[in-house]
Amino acid sequence: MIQVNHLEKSFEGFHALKGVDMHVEKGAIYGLVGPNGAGKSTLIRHITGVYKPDAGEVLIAGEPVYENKKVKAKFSYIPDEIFYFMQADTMEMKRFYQGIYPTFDEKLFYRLQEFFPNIDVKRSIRRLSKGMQKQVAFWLAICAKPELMILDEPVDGLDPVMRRQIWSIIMSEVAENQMTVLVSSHNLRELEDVCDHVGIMHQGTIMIERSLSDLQGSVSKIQVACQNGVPKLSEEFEVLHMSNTGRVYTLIVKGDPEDAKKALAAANPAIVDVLPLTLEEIFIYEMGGADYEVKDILF
Ligand SMILES: Nc1ncnc2c1ncn2[C@@H]1O[C@H](COP(=O)(O)OP(=O)(O)OP(=O)(O)O)[C@@H](O)[C@H]1O
Repeated sequence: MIQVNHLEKSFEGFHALKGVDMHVEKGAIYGLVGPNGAGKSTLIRHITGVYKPDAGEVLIAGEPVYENKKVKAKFSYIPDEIFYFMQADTMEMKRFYQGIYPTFDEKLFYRLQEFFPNIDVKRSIRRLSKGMQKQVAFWLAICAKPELMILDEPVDGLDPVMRRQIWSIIMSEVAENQMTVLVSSHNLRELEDVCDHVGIMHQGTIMIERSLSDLQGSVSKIQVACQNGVPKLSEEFEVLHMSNTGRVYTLIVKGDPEDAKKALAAANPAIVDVLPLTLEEIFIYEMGGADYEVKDILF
């Protein structure tokens, strides 16, 4: 659905995107993560056709997006800071959306109204709270029935119940209509629950792009208890981090978790356990490997 090839962008001599390659399949929920300043918003502004690439290309459904109205009608974009017309209320914004999106589903709009009981559709949107404004943005974006939904820090400002509700509406659109979702967020716990693919961005490139299950299968946390310190692992396993509490050692190991467990078990430890790593932990250790300043914040 989205194909980004060798995308480059500089701002007044500062090289913000340094040859980004990215691939998002139709029907995927793709989480874009990365430290502050990595280039996520700049990349999203290219994918939404706001910025013109200096070099490289951004294709949506096989077509370049920049200055392409036909392609822009295929996606809804919810930015970090939402823009509404002065004084417009939700009903007026609905009519505006209907003008832009031929696919807008008015029946769905009224059906979903029960999920947004606090929104007075006749009240100027600017006079709604920030979280309510975001609810309206999601409500309208979903009813546009886009092929692709692009979300930049989407659930900031939404209460926990509303966050779950909105994700469940989005996920049912993905399941029923193969909608594709690109979501940039720092909330890795939330992304872990909803994403099936992840791109980790660092210093203007996509450093890792994989399915979440692959990512979780390639780094693991292993606890091992031994009389005489921790057994040495062969070079095929990269130990990203090691700490201990008494005789119990915790290792973060890159490489097949079961193979690493077998290798450690050969030293006859009292305990050897493989524990799953969260997306947050994977992110922190991968960034540490990329010379990002990562302090010992997990142990
Ligand atoms: N319009 C601009 N002019 C000059 N520099 C810019 C501009 N937009 C972005 N940059 C620079 O490009 C780099 C990437 O910024 P970007 O906003 O894309 O990062 P980000 O990954 O979205 O960060 P965050 O997580 O903090 O939102 C930063 O160093 C930023 O200062």
